[in-house]
Amino acid sequence: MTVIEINNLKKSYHPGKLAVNDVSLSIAKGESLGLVGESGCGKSTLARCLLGVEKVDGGSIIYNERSLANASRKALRDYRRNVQTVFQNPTAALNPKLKIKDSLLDPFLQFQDELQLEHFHFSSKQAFVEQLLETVELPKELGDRYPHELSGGQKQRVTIARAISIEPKLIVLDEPTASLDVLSQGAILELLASLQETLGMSYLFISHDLAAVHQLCQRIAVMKDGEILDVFQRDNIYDNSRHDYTKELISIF
Ligand SMILES: Nc1ncnc2c1ncn2[C@@H]1O[C@H](COP(=O)(O)OP(=O)(O)OP(=O)(O)O)[C@@H](O)[C@H]1O
Repeated sequence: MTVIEINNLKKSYHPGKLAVNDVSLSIAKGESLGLVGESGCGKSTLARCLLGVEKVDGGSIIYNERSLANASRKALRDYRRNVQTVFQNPTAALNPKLKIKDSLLDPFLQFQDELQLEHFHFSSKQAFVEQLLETVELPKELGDRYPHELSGGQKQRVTIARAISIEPKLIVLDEPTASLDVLSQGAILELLASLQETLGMSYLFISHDLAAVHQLCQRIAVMKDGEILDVFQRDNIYDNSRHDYTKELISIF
């Protein structure tokens, strides 16, 4: 089953130059699709188009068999709930004035009337926060701390916990490990893989780190100058049919 489909998406910031150039991709339920490419190739722009932060200049995003372009307010809200995101910088993603427990509760409180959670259970705010912290392998005491009292890796776990709290269908992970040291990077990738197994979500994992993408994703798309050059199953990465640019990326990974 397809969770999301992008057809011929185009986005331009400057006339005559497309940051995203005719990109078509789809992501299946429970699948991790990696999107890899050098800095400036258009990965984050594509993510921002998906998240509705950028207005697209052409093409369509299909969710629940409907184009977002003519979706009702209700359908757009359903989309916003089901497509969550984790960004590179967890410090910027967390409100410094809110205790961790309050940041964690925010999406739940926003969407509680529409939620039918399968994995998490809400009996009280405290119990819910503790369940989320436990799921991302953080001690429950952290709920009463402020973001500046946590390490970068701990903060990223909190943003992941917040994203999964409302059991979305897709999480857009935009360089989620880039600001972390190597050990924390590995731990976050392992956590993401195990959460995916438990919760059955799909990921769009954006990174310039082919090794990280190869570790987490079943399928990999390679982007350059706004275009998708190559899409392949992880196991086929060394196939001779790979695009020359992919081979170049592989030679340095
Ligand atoms: N808000 C913006 N206004 C104008 N140009 C932009 C804007 N955001 C991105 N661009 C340009 O669009 C192109 C794609 O940028 P984008 O940030 O999507 O690339 P990226 O692959 O995510 O890069 P990185 O890996 O460094 O984050 C670049 O040429 C960039 O300069």
